[in-house]
Parts: sequence; structure tokens; C-alpha cells
Amino acid sequence: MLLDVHDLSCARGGVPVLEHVSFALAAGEVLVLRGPNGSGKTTLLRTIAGLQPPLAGEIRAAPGAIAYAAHADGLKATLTVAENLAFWAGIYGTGDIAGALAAFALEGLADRPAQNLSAGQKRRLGLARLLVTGRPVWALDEPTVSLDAAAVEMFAEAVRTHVAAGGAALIATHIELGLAGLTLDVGQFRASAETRVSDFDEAFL
Ligand SMILES: Nc1ncnc2c1ncn2[C@@H]1O[C@H](COP(=O)(O)OP(=O)(O)OP(=O)(O)O)[C@@H](O)[C@H]1O
Repeated sequence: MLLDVHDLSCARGGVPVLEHVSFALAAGEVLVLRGPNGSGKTTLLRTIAGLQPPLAGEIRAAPGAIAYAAHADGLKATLTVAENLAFWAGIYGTGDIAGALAAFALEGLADRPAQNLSAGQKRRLGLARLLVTGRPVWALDEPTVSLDAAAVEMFAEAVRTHVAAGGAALIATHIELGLAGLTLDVGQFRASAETRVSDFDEAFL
């Protein structure tokens, strides 16, 4: 298993959101997280990504296995598209950015500062960053926001290529991505208590 989540409970703002979540993700698998607004998909992904501690339960994954892409693209505004990817490739110790540029049709934008990209182009660059992490488990929160139909398909193809190469993906989304895989509705894990149980301060995460 690349990721094994066992009896996990997690909170947001100290208030329990989900409890007793268990699932596993093996190489080659895609798991789509579903659930209405506010049901806890982001909270679950943040906990799995290590941005906040679980209330209970276990998350088993190899150290450095998970690449997390949040709502924000996390781009360096004054660096160009190519410089952004090279920066992250350097952080993660991978080399080649050409494959990432090609996967999201960014070659023609390689020399443009990230701050001058459109919203969808920024999102494509944020997703291209996943390819230079070299990490096997992608944990993605609403990855297709701002993407047009062609870019959604680019993204889906990048996920297919990633899992075909032995990776795995956990994706919170409200849209149909056309990916073969399983679906997990987080609504079934809604926490029974809604009173504050933790003082963990997530303000700066
Ligand atoms: N910073 C925060 N502090 C306190 N509560 C929060 C915070 N962020 C989110 N929440 C609450 O936590 C609950 C779960 O939110 P979460 O973002 O995990 O849901 P979601 O399923 O990802 O929703 P969406 O589909 O709208 O993205 C919601 O009730 C939300 O209002």
C-alpha cells in the first residue's frame, strides 16, 4: 500500500469533522473523494498531507510519499513558468521540467512570469508542479477549478500516466473526471460531536 488510512478522525478549527475514516490506496489506484460543501474533504486531505494532526487514528505512508496540491496554486509570482518548475524540481531533487511543461501545454508560456498568467494557466502550472515532485501519492483538493474542458482532460491524462507508472491519486472534486477508480463519500464519516475538542492552531497553515 502507498497510503493506508486507519480509523482516522480529524477536526477543523478544533471541531471534529470526520471520524472513523479508513481506506487504502495501492500503486495504480485513483480514489475520488465526494461529499457536499463543508463535509470535510479538505480537512481530510490536509490531515493526510500532514498540515494538521489527526484527532485519532493512523496515516501510514512512506516518508515524503505525499504531494499535496491545495486550493491555492503556491506559485512564485515573479518567477517565470519555467523558473517556478525548476525551483520546485530543485526542492524535490528531481531534474527535468520538460515533461511537466508538455503535460500541461505550458511550453509557449515558459518565459512568462507566473503573475501574468490567467487563472486557468496558473492552475495548470500548479498542477504541473506535481510532476516534478517525484512523489508517488498525489493528494489533490479541487484540482480542476478554473480549468477549461481541454485542461481538465490534460489533468486527467496526467493522473492516468502517473498511476500507470506506479503512483496513486486521492482527489477531492465535484466534477466527473473520467478517471477509472473508486469513490469515497466522506458524508458517511461525519463526526457525531460538534463541540471544540482541540486547541490546535491552524491559522498559519
Ligand atoms: N479555518 C477553519 N476554521 C474553522 N472551521 C473551518 C475552517 N475551515 C473550514 N472549516 C469548517 O470545517 C468544515 C469542513 O470543511 P472542509 O473545507 O473540510 O469541507 P469540504 O468538504 O472540503 O468543502 P468544499 O466542498 O466546500 O470544499 C466546514 O464546516 C467548514 O466550515
